[in-house]
Amino acid sequence: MATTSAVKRSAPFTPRTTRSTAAATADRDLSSRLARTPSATTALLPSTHKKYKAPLSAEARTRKVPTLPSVPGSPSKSRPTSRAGSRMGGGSPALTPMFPQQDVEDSLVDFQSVGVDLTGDDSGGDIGIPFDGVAVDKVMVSVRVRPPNGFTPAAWTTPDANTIHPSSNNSVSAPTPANRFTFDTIHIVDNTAPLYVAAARPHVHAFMSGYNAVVFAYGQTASGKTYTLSGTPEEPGIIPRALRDIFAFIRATPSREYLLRCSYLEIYNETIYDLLAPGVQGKGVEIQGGGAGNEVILSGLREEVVTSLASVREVLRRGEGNRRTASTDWNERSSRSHSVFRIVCESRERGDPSEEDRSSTPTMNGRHTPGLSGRQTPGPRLQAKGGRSVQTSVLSLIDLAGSEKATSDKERTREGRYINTSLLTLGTVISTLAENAAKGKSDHVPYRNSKLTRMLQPSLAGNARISVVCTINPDMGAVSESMSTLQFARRIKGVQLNAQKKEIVDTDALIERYRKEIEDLKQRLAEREQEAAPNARTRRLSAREQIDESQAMTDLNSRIKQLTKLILTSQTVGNGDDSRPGSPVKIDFDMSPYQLQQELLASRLQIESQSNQILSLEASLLARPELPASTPEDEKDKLIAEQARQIRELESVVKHHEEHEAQAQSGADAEQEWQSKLDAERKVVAEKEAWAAELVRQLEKEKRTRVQLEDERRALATFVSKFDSLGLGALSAASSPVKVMPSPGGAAAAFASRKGARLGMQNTGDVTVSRESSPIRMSLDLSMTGRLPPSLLEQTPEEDWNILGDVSFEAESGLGGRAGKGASKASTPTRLGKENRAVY
Ligand SMILES: Nc1ncnc2c1ncn2[C@@H]1O[C@H](COP(=O)(O)OP(=O)(O)OP(=O)(O)O)[C@@H](O)[C@H]1O
Repeated sequence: MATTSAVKRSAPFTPRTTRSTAAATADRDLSSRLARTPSATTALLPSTHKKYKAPLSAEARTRKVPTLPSVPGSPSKSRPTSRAGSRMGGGSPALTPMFPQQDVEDSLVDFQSVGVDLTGDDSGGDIGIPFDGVAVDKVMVSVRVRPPNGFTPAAWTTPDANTIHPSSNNSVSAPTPANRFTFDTIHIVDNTAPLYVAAARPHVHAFMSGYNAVVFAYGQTASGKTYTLSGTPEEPGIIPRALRDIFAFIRATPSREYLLRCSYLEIYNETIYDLLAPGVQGKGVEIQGGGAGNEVILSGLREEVVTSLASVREVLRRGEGNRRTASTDWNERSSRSHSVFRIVCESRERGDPSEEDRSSTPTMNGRHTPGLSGRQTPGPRLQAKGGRSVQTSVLSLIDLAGSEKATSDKERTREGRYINTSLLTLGTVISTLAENAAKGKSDHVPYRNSKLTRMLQPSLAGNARISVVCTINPDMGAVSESMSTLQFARRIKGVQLNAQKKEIVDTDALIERYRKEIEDLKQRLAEREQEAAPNARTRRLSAREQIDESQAMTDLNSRIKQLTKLILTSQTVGNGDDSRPGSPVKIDFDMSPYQLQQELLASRLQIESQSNQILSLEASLLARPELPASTPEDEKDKLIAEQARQIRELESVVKHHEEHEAQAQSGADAEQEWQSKLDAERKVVAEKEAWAAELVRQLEKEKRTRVQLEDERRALATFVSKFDSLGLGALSAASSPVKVMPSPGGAAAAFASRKGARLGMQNTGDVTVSRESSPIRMSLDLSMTGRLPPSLLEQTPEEDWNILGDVSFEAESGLGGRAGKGASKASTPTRLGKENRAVY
């Protein structure tokens, strides 16, 4: 199936006509068969089933189970004929007899149930296709004839459900006895359900029961291999149907537990590519082993554990998206590689519930977690020493690339050569095997001549149940290719098989390792819970320790849950389809409150994520464009291609936007950082400005003081000169304790002398003005030698500084309220840092 965008070619591809038209206009024989209803086919192929019992082993090594005879059988009377009765889910009563639970061995491979559609698929009513001719030691070969293209008469006739031969109007090949082919089943209806039931379901069930199984589609290009294997959403192919059956099988087998893992690869131009890890650089996938009797190992191939139908579908979808397809002259979406979808199933019997409970889930109150009661105890044969035996089997679902002639495209021709060479090798291997089987020879089989045959070596050598669906293009122009397909089908029918069930005590099996780890973790959790119990501790834990303890228990619990989820049982697998609601979960009331809390939390998270999923699905559903069902195929393809282009564009826009956003984010971070630096700088500047303003303010204050002092000085000078001119100096001196001789102009002289002395005292320290030279006693107390902190005045330039501004006057007599006021300024620090005090 093509899932990547195909390179469109204008010619010579012709879009397929709708199937109903084709059926109506086809060759008479085919038309009558095509028109036949599925139930008519059922009637044509009487159903006869017998129960097949697969033995199990308790041996601690691989045990060879003798080759079984053909799957025999007569139809079971208990088998439901109505599809509704066989549906899974909703507690179908039909399930119990299908997988009887009383005996573990009986429940494994029960071909009584094989014909029952567990998938609930209502597309095919002929689920009763028998297995009369299906031998487990032979390859099962089915032929599917694709509906004819257009109005061309069909080249083939199918006179009964097992025979096909050229039709009478086949001008290329005459309907001779040599050209009459008989196979297990022949399918001409579009519906894949009957083909699946007949050709694949027995192999899926055998796989689930421990046998390797291979189902592959072989045929010319555009004959319908991908349609048969993968199908379409409306008509699912063998792979999706097989997946549903696998989960249905697990659900119907309560005595065992399973672990499923899958991988998806393609062989393109003789190189193996991992479709689940397409971008992984380096060595790629290599085939190792493959010697006589050895299994092949695909090293470097990614395997993903799947736990639900939804998860395995997702893996499938991802892988299909990475397949190489291209438009060829014959098929618009031709598979250019062989693709192999592999599922590995590990299974083992579930242990004795009571023992399992005791060892795994003790609770704080000493009781044990119930929930496993009622399970079967395995027979002693299965209890091998050192552990329980594990069955491992592989199911390979292979969509081969189609054989083709050289095409008009060089690259396609090159691919075609590789495809044809590997198919040729497959044919040679099959011929040699068939011949060896027929003649009892052991001729060399050239498995190693191609990657495909090398990979399939163990299966082709006999250790697998094989089913081949050969697809035929009914057109007259494809007769020779169809003939060679039918000859291949005839040859492969001759290959002898001898599939062995592999059941060993395998401690390396993933299921065993997980189970062991779960048990260890449960043990550790139980120990921690016991330690956490009240009275169990000798000391109280700190709050930090309690948090750590609780975190450790949460981690243990979630790891246990994670691992437990990987192991599938009939109870945990639900209905196999995540899209449908599961059955209500049983609450285990013996769980500790802590465990219940964890359960609750986990459930809430799950609900939340599912709600998100629903929302996004609804959004994408709404975004989907309306497309009428009648729209022709090529229109749909165009629309799909257009949509894919739009998606790619949007993705690149989103990517660009994300990158841009990341850049913008880092820019914003830098801007924020710089902004904070700028703010800090602004703060410093503001502080400095405030400081400068304060300085200015103080300076102004000092200036005002200076002006005031200047005024006072002048007033004083005037007063002194007046005083002297009035000759009052003597009077004053008389009352003074110091006798000063009055003399005209004495006060002015004294003042001038004081001024001189003041200037001179700068370096002398203490200066006392001579009492004789002035009527004013002036004392400059310069005893304070320590410097006071510099004032603004000190910082004022020398020329601005008025020498008189620093003199304090203290009126000795009543002269002066004014003088007294001046005295109040005495505390103003001087430029010299000395406190000058004048007393008069
Ligand atoms: N049984 C069928 N009923 C209806 N349509 C079919 C059927 N088989 C094939 N077709 C259609 O025929 C076309 C070619 O089919 P398909 O791609 O499956 O061929 P193929 O064998 O896988 O080719 P290739 O080898 O080139 O990949 C598809 O469009 C497919 O839908």
